[in-house]
Amino acid sequence: MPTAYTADQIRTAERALMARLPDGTLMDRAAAGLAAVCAGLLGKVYGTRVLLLIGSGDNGGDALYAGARLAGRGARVEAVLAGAKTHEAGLEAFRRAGGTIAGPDALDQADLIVDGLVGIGATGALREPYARLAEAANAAPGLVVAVDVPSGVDASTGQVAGAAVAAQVTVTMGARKTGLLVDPGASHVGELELIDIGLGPYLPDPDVVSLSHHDVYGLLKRPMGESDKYRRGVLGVAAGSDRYTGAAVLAVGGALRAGAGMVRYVGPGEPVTQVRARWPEAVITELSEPSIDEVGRVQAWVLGPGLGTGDWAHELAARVLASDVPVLIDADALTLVAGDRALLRRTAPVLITPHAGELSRLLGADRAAIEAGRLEHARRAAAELGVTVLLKGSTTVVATRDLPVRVNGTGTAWLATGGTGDVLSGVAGALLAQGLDCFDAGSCGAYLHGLAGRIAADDAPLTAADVAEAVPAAIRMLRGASRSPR
Ligand SMILES: NC(=O)C1=CN([C@@H]2O[C@H](COP(=O)(O)OP(=O)(O)OC[C@H]3O[C@@H](n4cnc5c(N)ncnc54)[C@H](O)[C@@H]3O)[C@@H](O)[C@H]2O)[C@@H](O)CC1
Ligand SMILES: Nc1ncnc2c1ncn2[C@@H]1O[C@H](COP(=O)(O)OP(=O)(O)O)[C@@H](O)[C@H]1O
Ligand SMILES: [K+]
Repeated sequence: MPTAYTADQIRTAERALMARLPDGTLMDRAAAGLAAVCAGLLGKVYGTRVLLLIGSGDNGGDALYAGARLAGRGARVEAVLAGAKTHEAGLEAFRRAGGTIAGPDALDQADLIVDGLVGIGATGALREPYARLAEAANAAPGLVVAVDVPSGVDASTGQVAGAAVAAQVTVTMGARKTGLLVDPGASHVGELELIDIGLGPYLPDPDVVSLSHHDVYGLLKRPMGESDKYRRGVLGVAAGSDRYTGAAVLAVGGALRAGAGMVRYVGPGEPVTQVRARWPEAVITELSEPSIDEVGRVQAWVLGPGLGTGDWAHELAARVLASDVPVLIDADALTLVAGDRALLRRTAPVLITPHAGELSRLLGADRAAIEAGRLEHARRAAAELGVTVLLKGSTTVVATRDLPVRVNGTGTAWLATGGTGDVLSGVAGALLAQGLDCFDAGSCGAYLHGLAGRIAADDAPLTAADVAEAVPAAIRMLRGASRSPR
C-alpha cells in the first residue's frame, strides 16, 4: 500500500538515519538518484543544457550535487543562485565539476530545469525571487524536474499558497510526502519518482495512504460456489424525485455494475418508471408515502441522489436512517443532514460522500478553504460527525477516525461532469452491501469509479452512464495485479 508522510515525520526519520551514517551520505544518495532520473530524461547527457534553480537550503544542495554529476558526464550545467546563502559544499562540488553561475535568462536555453528552490523546509507562499523563478521555469521550454517537492507546494498538505513550480517529473527522497498526493499540490507533481535513501526502517505510521490494484483486489468480494443474490448483498437505493429522475437511474446502474447481489429501488412514480425502463434487474417499490416498511430486507442503503430536500424527502431520509444497516448519504440527503444533524444519531455506520460544496454546508466552512485543504476538512468532518467521509473532487480523500486518510489517485478530470457522483454512490453502496466496512467501501468505490472514469474517457469526454458501464472493466483490470503485490 503506497504510503506518504508529513514534512515533520520525514525530518524526524532523516535525523534518526543520519545519526548512523557518515556526514553527507544521505545527500549523496539523493543526488545520485536525482542525477540518474535527469540523465534518463535527457537520453544522451553529453552536450545537453541543464539549469539548476538553487535555494538556500539542502534542497539546493541536492540539486547542486546532482548538477555536478551531470556536468561530469558532459552536460553544460548552470545554476541560478536564488537564496541569501547557498549550500557551500554542494556549490564547491558543482564548480569543481565545471558548473557555472547564470542569471534567470538562461532558463529559456535549458533542455532541463532542476527545481532546487525549496523542499520540505519551506514555509508559506514562495517569496521573491523564488516565486518569479518558479513562474519563469513553468513558462520555459525545457522539461522541469522538481527536487523532493515542487517548490510552492506544501509538502505536508498539498496546499499551494501562491506561485508554484509545475513539474513534469518530481524526484522525491526517501518517502512520498502527503502534499504530492493531494490536490492542488498533486497536479504540480507530474510523474513521481521515489528515490530510496534507506529511510524505510525509520518511518512512523503513515500520514496518508493510497490503495494499489493489489490492495483493492484483495478487499473486494468475489462470488463463491455457495453464493446467491441475497448472500452477495442486497442494496437499497432511496433516490430520485419527480423532478430529478436521472440520479436514481445512475445510482442503480453504478450499484448493479459494481456487483450488488440485488438492488431494491424505492422512489416516487416518475423515477420508478425510468429505473424500471433502464434496469429491469432492479426490484422496485413505488412509494406513495415516504416509508420503507414494504421494502424487503437490505444489507445497506444509498440515500440521497436526486431525492429533493422537502418534507417528503426528509421523512424518507429519517426512515432510512432509522434502519439498523449501514447507510451511504449523498447529495440531497447531505443537505437534509446539514439542516438536521439529529438524523445522524444512529448506531449503524454512516458513509457520507460530499463534494466540497456539500461539505461546506455540513461544516459551516468556506468551500474554497475546503478545496485548498481537503485533508484537514475531511478529517475534521469525520471527527465532528462521527462518520466516514469520502470527500469528492480533483483528489478524492476518504477519512475515518484514527486511521491514515486514504487518498485516491485513479480519477481523471473528465469525471467532472453531471451525474458521475450518483454513479459513485451506487458503486460504493454496492460494496457496503457486500459487507465491506464504510472505509473500505468508500476507498475501493472511489478507486473503481476513478479507474472506470479513465477507461470510459480514454482522453475524451464521458457521460456518467459510460462510467457505470466501465466499472466491470475496471474490476477486471485489478486481476492482473492479484498475484504481484506492489
Ligand atoms: N536532511 C537530510 O538528510 C536530507 C535532506 N534532503 C533535502 O533537503 C531538503 C530539506 O532541506 P532544508 O531543511 O534545508 O530546507 P529547504 O531546502 O527545503 O528550504 C529551507 C530554506 O528555504 C528558505 N525558505 C523557506 N520557506 C521559503 C519560502 N516560502 N520562500 C522562499 N524561501 C523559503 C528558508 O529560509 C531556508 O533557507 C529536502 O526537501 C531534500 O531535498 C535530501 O538531501 C535527503 C537528505
Ligand atoms: N477535477 C476532477 N478530477 C477528478 N475527478 C473529479 C474532478 N471533479 C470532479 N471529479 C469527480 O467527479 C464526481 C462528481 O461528483 P459530484 O460532484 O457529486 O457530481 P454530480 O452530483 O453531478 O454527480 C466525483 O466522483 C468527483 O470526485
Ligand atoms: K524543490
